Amino acid sequence: SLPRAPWPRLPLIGNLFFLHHTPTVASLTEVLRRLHAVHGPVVSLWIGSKPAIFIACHGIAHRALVNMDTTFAHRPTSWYTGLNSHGVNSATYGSRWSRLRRNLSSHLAGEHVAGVLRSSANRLVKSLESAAAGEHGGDVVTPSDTFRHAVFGFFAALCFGEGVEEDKLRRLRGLHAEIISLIVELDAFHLVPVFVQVVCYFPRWRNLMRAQRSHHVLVTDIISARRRRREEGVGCDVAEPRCYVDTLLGLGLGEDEMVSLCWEYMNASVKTTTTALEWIMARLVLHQDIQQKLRDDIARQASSDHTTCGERRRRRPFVEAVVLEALRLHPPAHYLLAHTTDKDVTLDKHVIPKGSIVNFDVASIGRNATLWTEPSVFRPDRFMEGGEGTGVHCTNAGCGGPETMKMIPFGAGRRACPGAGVAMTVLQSFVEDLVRRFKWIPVDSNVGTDVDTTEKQGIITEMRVPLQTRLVVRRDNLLFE
Ligand code: HEM
Repeated sequence: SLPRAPWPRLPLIGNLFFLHHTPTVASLTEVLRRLHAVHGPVVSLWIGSKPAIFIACHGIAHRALVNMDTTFAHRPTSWYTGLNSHGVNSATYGSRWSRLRRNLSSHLAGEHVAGVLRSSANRLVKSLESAAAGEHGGDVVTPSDTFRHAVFGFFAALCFGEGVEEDKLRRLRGLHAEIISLIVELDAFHLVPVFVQVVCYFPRWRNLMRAQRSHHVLVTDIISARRRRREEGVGCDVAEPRCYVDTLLGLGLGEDEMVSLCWEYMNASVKTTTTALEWIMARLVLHQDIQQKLRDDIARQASSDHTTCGERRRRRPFVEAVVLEALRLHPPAHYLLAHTTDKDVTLDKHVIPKGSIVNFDVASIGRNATLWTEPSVFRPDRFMEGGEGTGVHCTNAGCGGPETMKMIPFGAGRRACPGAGVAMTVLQSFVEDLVRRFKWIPVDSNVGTDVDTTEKQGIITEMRVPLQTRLVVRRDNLLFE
Protein backbone atom coordinates (compact mmCIF):
# COMPACT_ATOMS: atom_id res chain seq x y z
CA SER A 1 0.00 0.00 0.00
CA LEU A 2 1.04 3.56 -0.65
CA PRO A 3 2.00 5.64 2.37
CA ARG A 4 -0.93 7.53 3.87
CA ALA A 5 -2.16 10.39 1.67
CA PRO A 6 -4.77 12.93 2.72
CA TRP A 7 -8.10 13.26 0.88
CA PRO A 8 -9.69 14.69 -1.20
CA ARG A 9 -7.68 14.37 -4.38
CA LEU A 10 -8.63 15.33 -7.93
CA PRO A 11 -7.26 13.81 -11.13
CA LEU A 12 -4.57 16.08 -12.73
CA ILE A 13 -4.70 18.47 -9.76
CA GLY A 14 -3.67 16.19 -6.91
CA ASN A 15 -4.34 17.19 -3.32
CA LEU A 16 -1.79 19.82 -2.32
CA PHE A 17 -4.24 22.60 -3.20
CA PHE A 18 -6.67 21.29 -0.61
CA LEU A 19 -4.05 21.38 2.10
CA HIS A 20 -2.78 24.91 1.60
CA HIS A 21 -4.08 27.84 -0.41
CA THR A 22 -0.58 28.79 -1.66
CA PRO A 23 1.33 25.62 -2.52
CA THR A 24 4.91 26.90 -2.34
CA VAL A 25 8.00 25.21 -0.89
CA ALA A 26 7.44 27.20 2.30
CA SER A 27 3.87 26.01 2.73
CA LEU A 28 4.82 22.46 1.73
CA THR A 29 7.09 22.28 4.78
CA GLU A 30 4.22 23.37 6.99
CA VAL A 31 1.79 20.90 5.39
CA LEU A 32 4.26 18.03 5.74
CA ARG A 33 4.98 18.71 9.41
CA ARG A 34 1.21 18.55 10.03
CA LEU A 35 0.86 15.31 8.06
CA HIS A 36 3.84 13.63 9.74
CA ALA A 37 2.38 14.48 13.14
CA VAL A 38 -0.82 12.62 12.23
CA HIS A 39 0.36 9.82 9.92
CA GLY A 40 3.94 9.11 11.02
CA PRO A 41 7.31 9.45 9.30
CA VAL A 42 6.24 8.36 5.81
CA VAL A 43 3.46 10.27 4.07
CA SER A 44 2.45 10.86 0.51
CA LEU A 45 0.88 13.72 -1.39
CA TRP A 46 -0.41 13.83 -4.93
CA ILE A 47 1.29 16.34 -7.19
CA GLY A 48 -0.99 16.31 -10.20
CA SER A 49 -1.29 12.64 -11.02
CA LYS A 50 2.04 11.64 -9.45
CA PRO A 51 2.49 10.39 -5.89
CA ALA A 52 5.16 12.25 -3.90
CA ILE A 53 6.45 10.39 -0.87
CA PHE A 54 8.15 12.20 2.00
CA ILE A 55 10.30 10.38 4.54
CA ALA A 56 11.23 11.90 7.89
CA CYS A 57 12.94 8.93 9.56
CA HIS A 58 16.69 8.32 9.42
CA GLY A 59 16.36 4.50 9.54
CA ILE A 60 14.01 4.39 6.54
CA ALA A 61 16.13 7.04 4.76
CA HIS A 62 19.16 4.81 5.35
CA ARG A 63 17.39 1.77 3.88
CA ALA A 64 16.38 3.76 0.79
CA LEU A 65 19.50 5.85 0.14
CA VAL A 66 22.18 3.42 1.28
CA ASN A 67 20.84 -0.15 1.28
CA MET A 68 18.84 0.36 -1.93
CA ASP A 69 21.16 3.04 -3.28
CA THR A 70 21.00 2.19 -6.97
CA THR A 71 17.21 1.91 -6.91
CA PHE A 72 16.77 5.35 -5.37
CA ALA A 73 19.58 7.05 -7.32
CA HIS A 74 17.24 8.29 -10.04
CA ARG A 75 15.83 11.79 -10.45
CA PRO A 76 12.27 12.46 -11.60
CA THR A 77 11.96 13.90 -15.07
CA SER A 78 10.75 17.45 -15.34
CA TRP A 79 9.32 19.10 -18.44
CA TYR A 80 11.46 22.14 -17.72
CA THR A 81 14.92 22.05 -16.15
CA GLY A 82 16.16 25.47 -17.35
CA LEU A 83 19.85 26.07 -16.87
CA ASN A 84 20.17 22.75 -15.02
CA SER A 85 19.26 20.70 -18.09
CA HIS A 86 22.76 19.29 -18.61
CA GLY A 87 23.88 19.26 -14.98
CA VAL A 88 25.07 16.37 -12.83
CA ASN A 89 21.95 16.72 -10.73
CA SER A 90 19.50 16.36 -13.60
CA ALA A 91 21.52 13.66 -15.38
CA THR A 92 19.86 10.26 -15.62
CA TYR A 93 21.59 7.79 -13.32
CA GLY A 94 24.01 6.07 -15.70
CA SER A 95 27.31 6.48 -17.51
CA ARG A 96 27.00 10.21 -18.40
CA TRP A 97 26.09 11.07 -14.82
CA SER A 98 28.95 8.97 -13.51
CA ARG A 99 31.51 10.58 -15.86
CA LEU A 100 30.42 14.14 -15.00
CA ARG A 101 30.23 13.43 -11.29
CA ARG A 102 33.70 11.83 -11.22
CA ASN A 103 35.07 14.85 -13.07
CA LEU A 104 33.50 17.28 -10.57
CA SER A 105 34.63 15.28 -7.54
CA SER A 106 38.22 14.96 -8.69
CA HIS A 107 38.36 18.69 -9.54
CA LEU A 108 37.07 19.53 -6.04
CA ALA A 109 39.61 17.22 -4.43
CA GLY A 110 42.51 19.02 -6.15
CA GLU A 111 45.43 20.57 -4.28
CA HIS A 112 44.64 23.99 -5.77
CA VAL A 113 41.57 24.42 -3.54
CA ALA A 114 43.69 25.31 -0.49
CA GLY A 115 45.49 28.16 -2.31
CA VAL A 116 42.29 29.72 -3.64
CA LEU A 117 40.72 29.34 -0.21
CA ARG A 118 43.55 31.23 1.52
CA SER A 119 43.27 34.25 -0.75
CA SER A 120 39.45 34.25 -0.51
CA ALA A 121 39.58 34.09 3.31
CA ASN A 122 42.03 36.99 3.36
CA ARG A 123 39.76 39.05 1.10
CA LEU A 124 36.79 38.29 3.35
CA VAL A 125 38.68 39.44 6.45
CA LYS A 126 39.82 42.63 4.70
CA SER A 127 36.27 43.52 3.55
CA LEU A 128 34.90 42.99 7.05
CA GLU A 129 37.73 45.04 8.54
CA SER A 130 36.79 48.00 6.39
CA ALA A 131 33.10 47.49 7.19
CA ALA A 132 33.90 47.43 10.92
CA ALA A 133 36.46 50.22 10.94
CA GLY A 134 34.36 52.87 12.62
CA GLU A 135 35.96 55.54 14.77
CA HIS A 136 35.46 53.64 17.99
CA GLY A 137 35.50 50.11 16.60
CA GLY A 138 32.62 47.75 17.22
CA ASP A 139 30.41 49.15 14.46
CA VAL A 140 27.15 47.39 13.69
CA VAL A 141 27.39 45.45 10.43
CA THR A 142 25.09 43.20 8.40
CA PRO A 143 27.66 40.77 7.04
CA SER A 144 25.48 38.60 4.76
CA ASP A 145 26.37 40.45 1.57
CA THR A 146 30.08 40.33 2.39
CA PHE A 147 29.77 36.58 3.07
CA ARG A 148 27.98 36.07 -0.25
CA HIS A 149 30.62 38.06 -2.10
CA ALA A 150 33.48 36.08 -0.55
CA VAL A 151 31.86 32.69 -1.15
CA PHE A 152 30.94 33.65 -4.73
CA GLY A 153 34.51 34.84 -5.35
CA PHE A 154 35.95 31.59 -4.03
CA PHE A 155 33.75 29.30 -6.14
CA ALA A 156 34.04 31.55 -9.21
CA ALA A 157 37.85 31.29 -9.00
CA LEU A 158 37.61 27.50 -8.76
CA CYS A 159 35.09 27.31 -11.58
CA PHE A 160 36.43 29.84 -14.11
CA GLY A 161 40.04 30.33 -12.99
CA GLU A 162 41.56 33.39 -11.35
CA GLY A 163 42.01 35.57 -14.43
CA VAL A 164 38.37 36.66 -15.07
CA GLU A 165 37.83 40.44 -15.21
CA GLU A 166 36.15 41.98 -12.16
CA ASP A 167 33.42 43.53 -14.32
CA LYS A 168 32.38 40.14 -15.77
CA LEU A 169 32.29 38.58 -12.32
CA ARG A 170 30.11 41.42 -11.05
CA ARG A 171 27.67 40.91 -13.95
CA LEU A 172 27.68 37.17 -13.38
CA ARG A 173 26.91 37.64 -9.72
CA GLY A 174 24.04 39.99 -10.57
CA LEU A 175 22.60 37.53 -13.10
CA HIS A 176 22.84 34.67 -10.62
CA ALA A 177 20.96 36.68 -8.03
CA GLU A 178 18.31 37.68 -10.58
CA ILE A 179 17.80 34.16 -11.93
CA ILE A 180 17.58 32.61 -8.47
CA SER A 181 15.00 35.16 -7.38
CA LEU A 182 12.98 34.48 -10.54
CA ILE A 183 13.11 30.72 -10.40
CA VAL A 184 9.57 29.64 -9.90
CA GLU A 185 9.32 28.19 -6.45
CA LEU A 186 6.49 25.97 -7.50
CA ASP A 187 8.74 24.11 -9.89
CA ALA A 188 11.22 23.14 -7.23
CA PHE A 189 9.39 20.11 -5.95
CA HIS A 190 7.36 19.56 -9.07
CA LEU A 191 4.50 20.68 -6.88
CA VAL A 192 1.80 21.64 -9.29
CA PRO A 193 0.75 20.56 -12.74
CA VAL A 194 2.51 22.21 -15.66
CA PHE A 195 -0.50 24.20 -16.88
CA VAL A 196 -0.86 25.93 -13.51
CA GLN A 197 2.81 26.92 -13.59
CA VAL A 198 2.50 28.40 -17.07
CA VAL A 199 -0.74 30.27 -16.48
CA CYS A 200 0.15 31.73 -13.09
CA TYR A 201 3.76 32.52 -13.76
CA PHE A 202 3.96 33.63 -17.36
CA PRO A 203 5.50 37.12 -16.78
CA ARG A 204 8.11 35.57 -14.49
CA TRP A 205 8.94 32.95 -17.11
CA ARG A 206 9.55 35.69 -19.69
CA ASN A 207 11.94 37.55 -17.41
CA LEU A 208 13.62 34.29 -16.46
CA MET A 209 14.23 33.40 -20.12
CA ARG A 210 15.74 36.85 -20.74
CA ALA A 211 18.07 36.58 -17.73
CA GLN A 212 19.07 33.04 -18.71
CA ARG A 213 19.95 34.18 -22.23
CA SER A 214 22.19 36.95 -20.83
CA HIS A 215 23.79 34.40 -18.50
CA HIS A 216 24.44 32.08 -21.44
CA VAL A 217 26.16 34.84 -23.46
CA LEU A 218 28.33 35.93 -20.53
CA VAL A 219 29.42 32.43 -19.48
CA THR A 220 30.14 31.42 -23.08
CA ASP A 221 32.34 34.49 -23.33
CA ILE A 222 34.24 33.57 -20.13
CA ILE A 223 34.68 29.98 -21.33
CA SER A 224 35.96 31.14 -24.75
CA ALA A 225 38.50 33.42 -23.08
CA ARG A 226 39.68 30.51 -20.97
CA ARG A 227 39.92 28.27 -24.03
CA ARG A 228 42.05 30.91 -25.81
CA ARG A 229 44.36 31.17 -22.78
CA ARG A 230 44.83 27.40 -22.83
CA GLU A 231 45.52 27.39 -26.55
CA GLU A 232 48.10 30.12 -26.04
CA GLY A 233 49.63 28.04 -23.27
CA VAL A 234 48.71 30.46 -20.46
CA GLY A 235 47.28 28.93 -17.32
CA CYS A 236 48.34 25.39 -18.09
CA ASP A 237 51.31 25.40 -15.77
CA VAL A 238 51.44 24.69 -12.06
CA ALA A 239 51.46 28.41 -11.26
CA GLU A 240 47.85 28.65 -12.42
CA PRO A 241 46.10 25.38 -11.69
CA ARG A 242 43.27 23.86 -13.67
CA CYS A 243 39.84 25.26 -12.98
CA TYR A 244 36.50 23.45 -13.50
CA VAL A 245 36.12 24.94 -16.99
CA ASP A 246 39.52 23.45 -17.94
CA THR A 247 38.29 20.02 -16.93
CA LEU A 248 35.09 20.51 -18.94
CA LEU A 249 37.07 21.60 -22.01
CA GLY A 250 39.03 18.38 -21.61
CA LEU A 251 35.81 16.32 -21.74
CA GLY A 252 34.92 17.62 -25.21
CA LEU A 253 31.44 18.85 -24.24
CA GLY A 254 29.19 21.17 -26.23
CA GLU A 255 28.65 24.85 -25.36
CA ASP A 256 25.20 24.35 -23.81
CA GLU A 257 26.47 21.51 -21.66
CA MET A 258 29.39 23.55 -20.35
CA VAL A 259 27.23 26.60 -19.57
CA SER A 260 24.75 24.38 -17.75
CA LEU A 261 27.48 22.67 -15.71
CA CYS A 262 29.01 26.04 -14.75
CA TRP A 263 25.58 27.30 -13.70
CA GLU A 264 25.05 24.18 -11.60
CA TYR A 265 28.47 24.54 -9.99
CA MET A 266 27.86 28.12 -8.89
CA ASN A 267 24.19 27.62 -8.09
CA ALA A 268 24.75 24.50 -5.97
CA SER A 269 27.64 25.98 -4.04
CA VAL A 270 27.14 29.69 -3.35
CA LYS A 271 23.75 30.05 -1.69
CA THR A 272 24.08 26.85 0.35
CA THR A 273 27.53 27.73 1.69
CA THR A 274 26.68 31.41 2.32
CA THR A 275 23.52 30.46 4.18
CA ALA A 276 25.39 27.94 6.32
CA LEU A 277 28.06 30.54 7.14
CA GLU A 278 25.46 33.08 8.21
CA TRP A 279 23.72 30.57 10.50
CA ILE A 280 27.04 29.56 12.06
CA MET A 281 28.04 33.15 12.78
CA ALA A 282 24.54 33.92 14.11
CA ARG A 283 24.91 31.04 16.56
CA LEU A 284 28.33 32.30 17.63
CA VAL A 285 26.89 35.76 18.27
CA LEU A 286 24.11 34.21 20.33
CA HIS A 287 26.45 31.91 22.27
CA GLN A 288 29.34 34.12 23.37
CA ASP A 289 30.74 31.34 25.58
CA ILE A 290 31.06 28.99 22.59
CA GLN A 291 32.65 31.77 20.52
CA GLN A 292 35.26 32.33 23.23
CA LYS A 293 35.88 28.59 23.63
CA LEU A 294 36.39 28.36 19.88
CA ARG A 295 38.83 31.28 19.91
CA ASP A 296 40.82 29.74 22.78
CA ASP A 297 40.88 26.41 21.04
CA ILE A 298 42.12 27.97 17.79
CA ALA A 299 44.87 29.84 19.62
CA ARG A 300 45.97 26.69 21.44
CA GLN A 301 46.01 24.64 18.26
CA ALA A 302 47.77 27.46 16.35
CA SER A 303 50.62 27.57 18.86
CA SER A 304 51.15 23.84 18.48
CA ASP A 305 51.05 24.30 14.69
CA HIS A 306 53.87 26.82 15.00
CA THR A 307 56.06 24.22 16.61
CA THR A 308 55.49 21.88 13.68
CA CYS A 309 56.26 24.47 11.05
CA GLY A 310 56.00 23.27 7.47
CA GLU A 311 53.47 20.53 8.16
CA ARG A 312 50.02 20.70 6.65
CA ARG A 313 47.38 22.44 8.76
CA ARG A 314 46.06 20.19 11.47
CA ARG A 315 42.45 19.23 11.94
CA ARG A 316 40.64 21.50 14.35
CA PRO A 317 38.04 19.29 16.06
CA PHE A 318 36.16 22.11 17.78
CA VAL A 319 35.78 24.26 14.65
CA GLU A 320 34.51 21.17 12.89
CA ALA A 321 32.12 20.50 15.79
CA VAL A 322 30.72 24.05 15.57
CA VAL A 323 30.13 23.70 11.83
CA LEU A 324 28.51 20.27 12.20
CA GLU A 325 26.24 21.43 15.00
CA ALA A 326 25.08 24.42 12.92
CA LEU A 327 24.43 22.15 9.92
CA ARG A 328 22.44 19.77 12.13
CA LEU A 329 20.25 22.53 13.54
CA HIS A 330 20.11 24.77 10.46
CA PRO A 331 20.66 22.67 7.33
CA PRO A 332 20.55 25.07 4.34
CA ALA A 333 18.38 22.58 2.41
CA HIS A 334 15.49 21.24 4.49
CA TYR A 335 14.81 18.61 1.80
CA LEU A 336 17.10 16.77 -0.58
CA LEU A 337 16.71 17.14 -4.32
CA ALA A 338 13.84 14.96 -5.51
CA HIS A 339 14.69 11.28 -5.99
CA THR A 340 12.71 8.59 -7.78
CA THR A 341 12.91 4.84 -8.40
CA ASP A 342 13.23 2.87 -11.62
CA LYS A 343 10.82 0.15 -10.44
CA ASP A 344 8.07 -0.48 -7.91
CA VAL A 345 9.73 -1.16 -4.57
CA THR A 346 8.65 -1.97 -1.06
CA LEU A 347 10.20 0.25 1.55
CA ASP A 348 9.32 -0.59 5.14
CA LYS A 349 5.71 -1.66 4.70
CA HIS A 350 4.96 0.77 1.92
CA VAL A 351 4.89 0.34 -1.82
CA ILE A 352 6.73 3.08 -3.70
CA PRO A 353 5.49 3.02 -7.29
CA LYS A 354 8.05 3.41 -10.08
CA GLY A 355 8.46 7.06 -11.08
CA SER A 356 6.99 8.58 -7.92
CA ILE A 357 8.75 11.54 -6.34
CA VAL A 358 10.61 10.56 -3.18
CA ASN A 359 12.12 13.11 -0.82
CA PHE A 360 13.68 13.15 2.63
CA ASP A 361 13.12 15.60 5.47
CA VAL A 362 16.66 16.69 6.33
CA ALA A 363 15.64 19.19 9.02
CA SER A 364 13.37 16.77 10.92
CA ILE A 365 16.06 14.08 11.00
CA GLY A 366 18.68 16.47 12.42
CA ARG A 367 16.24 17.77 15.04
CA ASN A 368 14.71 14.45 16.06
CA ALA A 369 14.42 14.14 19.84
CA THR A 370 14.82 10.35 19.73
CA LEU A 371 18.21 10.76 18.06
CA TRP A 372 19.55 13.86 19.82
CA THR A 373 19.23 15.05 23.41
CA GLU A 374 17.66 18.51 23.58
CA PRO A 375 17.84 18.81 19.80
CA SER A 376 16.91 22.50 19.70
CA VAL A 377 19.92 23.46 21.84
CA PHE A 378 23.09 24.56 20.02
CA ARG A 379 25.75 22.36 21.61
CA PRO A 380 28.85 21.67 19.46
CA ASP A 381 30.30 19.45 22.22
CA ARG A 382 28.02 16.66 20.97
CA PHE A 383 30.48 16.24 18.12
CA MET A 384 33.58 16.09 20.30
CA GLU A 385 35.05 12.71 21.12
CA GLY A 386 32.67 10.54 23.14
CA GLY A 387 29.66 12.78 22.43
CA GLU A 388 26.42 11.55 20.88
CA GLY A 389 27.52 12.86 17.48
CA THR A 390 30.71 10.79 17.41
CA GLY A 391 30.84 8.76 14.23
CA VAL A 392 28.20 10.84 12.46
CA HIS A 393 29.49 11.50 8.98
CA CYS A 394 28.44 14.41 6.89
CA THR A 395 30.55 13.82 3.85
CA ASN A 396 30.01 10.07 3.79
CA ALA A 397 26.67 9.80 5.54
CA GLY A 398 25.29 6.35 6.21
CA CYS A 399 28.43 4.40 5.34
CA GLY A 400 28.77 3.05 8.86
CA GLY A 401 25.06 2.17 9.31
CA PRO A 402 21.96 4.21 10.20
CA GLU A 403 23.62 5.59 13.35
CA THR A 404 26.06 7.53 11.16
CA MET A 405 23.10 9.12 9.39
CA LYS A 406 21.54 11.04 12.29
CA MET A 407 21.89 14.16 10.14
CA ILE A 408 22.00 14.43 6.33
CA PRO A 409 22.60 18.07 5.35
CA PHE A 410 24.40 16.85 2.21
CA GLY A 411 22.20 13.80 1.55
CA ALA A 412 23.49 10.23 1.51
CA GLY A 413 24.15 7.45 -0.96
CA ARG A 414 24.87 7.69 -4.66
CA ARG A 415 23.39 11.14 -5.17
CA ALA A 416 24.86 12.71 -2.01
CA CYS A 417 26.38 16.13 -2.53
CA PRO A 418 29.79 15.87 -4.27
CA GLY A 419 30.70 19.31 -2.86
CA ALA A 420 30.29 18.30 0.81
CA GLY A 421 34.02 17.99 1.50
CA VAL A 422 34.86 21.36 -0.03
CA ALA A 423 31.88 23.02 1.68
CA MET A 424 33.06 21.70 5.07
CA THR A 425 36.60 22.92 4.40
CA VAL A 426 35.45 26.40 3.32
CA LEU A 427 33.12 26.78 6.28
CA GLN A 428 35.76 25.70 8.80
CA SER A 429 38.42 27.88 7.28
CA PHE A 430 36.21 31.01 7.07
CA VAL A 431 34.80 30.53 10.58
CA GLU A 432 38.28 30.08 12.01
CA ASP A 433 39.53 33.31 10.44
CA LEU A 434 36.39 35.26 11.34
CA VAL A 435 36.65 34.28 15.00
CA ARG A 436 40.41 34.86 15.19
CA ARG A 437 40.20 38.26 13.56
CA PHE A 438 37.02 39.69 15.11
CA LYS A 439 34.84 39.63 18.16
CA TRP A 440 31.24 39.07 17.14
CA ILE A 441 29.04 40.79 19.69
CA PRO A 442 25.23 41.14 19.87
CA VAL A 443 24.06 44.60 18.81
CA ASP A 444 22.29 44.94 22.12
CA SER A 445 24.57 44.35 25.08
CA ASN A 446 21.77 42.27 26.53
CA VAL A 447 23.37 39.09 25.16
CA GLY A 448 21.43 36.96 22.80
CA THR A 449 18.20 38.94 22.63
CA ASP A 450 18.62 40.50 19.24
CA VAL A 451 19.57 37.62 16.97
CA ASP A 452 16.38 36.40 15.40
CA THR A 453 16.69 32.73 14.47
CA THR A 454 13.33 32.57 12.70
CA GLU A 455 13.65 30.74 9.39
CA LYS A 456 12.64 31.96 5.94
CA GLN A 457 11.52 28.68 4.39
CA GLY A 458 12.41 28.08 0.79
CA ILE A 459 14.48 25.79 -1.39
CA ILE A 460 17.31 27.09 0.78
CA THR A 461 16.21 28.06 4.29
CA GLU A 462 17.82 31.36 5.21
CA MET A 463 17.56 33.59 8.28
CA ARG A 464 14.32 35.57 8.03
CA VAL A 465 16.09 38.62 9.47
CA PRO A 466 19.69 38.84 8.20
CA LEU A 467 22.29 38.69 10.96
CA GLN A 468 23.33 42.01 12.48
CA THR A 469 26.29 42.14 14.80
CA ARG A 470 28.74 44.48 16.42
CA LEU A 471 32.11 43.65 14.93
CA VAL A 472 35.29 44.42 16.84
CA VAL A 473 38.62 43.95 15.08
CA ARG A 474 41.01 42.05 17.38
CA ARG A 475 44.32 43.87 17.34
CA ASP A 476 45.75 41.71 20.11
CA ASN A 477 45.93 38.50 18.13
CA LEU A 478 49.61 38.22 17.37
CA LEU A 479 49.35 34.59 16.35
CA PHE A 480 47.34 35.64 13.35
CA GLU A 481 49.82 38.24 12.10
C1 HEM B 1 26.90 23.95 2.57
C2 HEM B 1 26.98 23.68 1.27
C3 HEM B 1 26.16 22.63 0.55
C4 HEM B 1 25.02 21.98 0.95
C5 HEM B 1 24.26 22.11 2.27
C6 HEM B 1 24.64 21.08 -0.13
C7 HEM B 1 23.55 20.22 -0.09
C8 HEM B 1 23.22 19.35 -1.10
C9 HEM B 1 22.10 18.45 -1.06
C10 HEM B 1 21.14 18.30 0.13
C11 HEM B 1 22.07 17.77 -2.23
C12 HEM B 1 21.03 16.73 -2.66
C13 HEM B 1 21.48 15.33 -2.36
C14 HEM B 1 20.42 14.32 -2.76
O1 HEM B 1 19.53 14.65 -3.53
O2 HEM B 1 20.48 13.18 -2.29
C15 HEM B 1 23.16 18.26 -3.04
C16 HEM B 1 23.45 17.80 -4.32
C17 HEM B 1 24.43 18.34 -5.12
N1 HEM B 1 25.37 19.29 -4.75
FE1 HEM B 1 25.52 20.18 -2.94
N2 HEM B 1 25.53 21.23 -1.16
C18 HEM B 1 26.49 22.15 -0.78
C19 HEM B 1 27.59 22.55 -1.52
C20 HEM B 1 27.89 22.12 -2.80
C21 HEM B 1 29.06 22.49 -3.54
C22 HEM B 1 30.21 23.34 -2.99
C23 HEM B 1 28.96 21.90 -4.78
C24 HEM B 1 29.91 21.96 -5.96
C25 HEM B 1 30.74 22.89 -6.21
C26 HEM B 1 27.72 21.14 -4.79
C27 HEM B 1 27.26 20.41 -5.88
C28 HEM B 1 26.17 19.55 -5.83
C29 HEM B 1 25.74 18.73 -6.97
C30 HEM B 1 26.37 18.70 -8.36
C31 HEM B 1 24.66 17.96 -6.51
C32 HEM B 1 23.88 16.92 -7.32
C33 HEM B 1 24.55 15.54 -7.14
C34 HEM B 1 23.92 14.44 -7.97
O3 HEM B 1 22.76 14.54 -8.37
O4 HEM B 1 24.62 13.44 -8.22
N3 HEM B 1 27.11 21.30 -3.58
N4 HEM B 1 23.86 19.21 -2.33
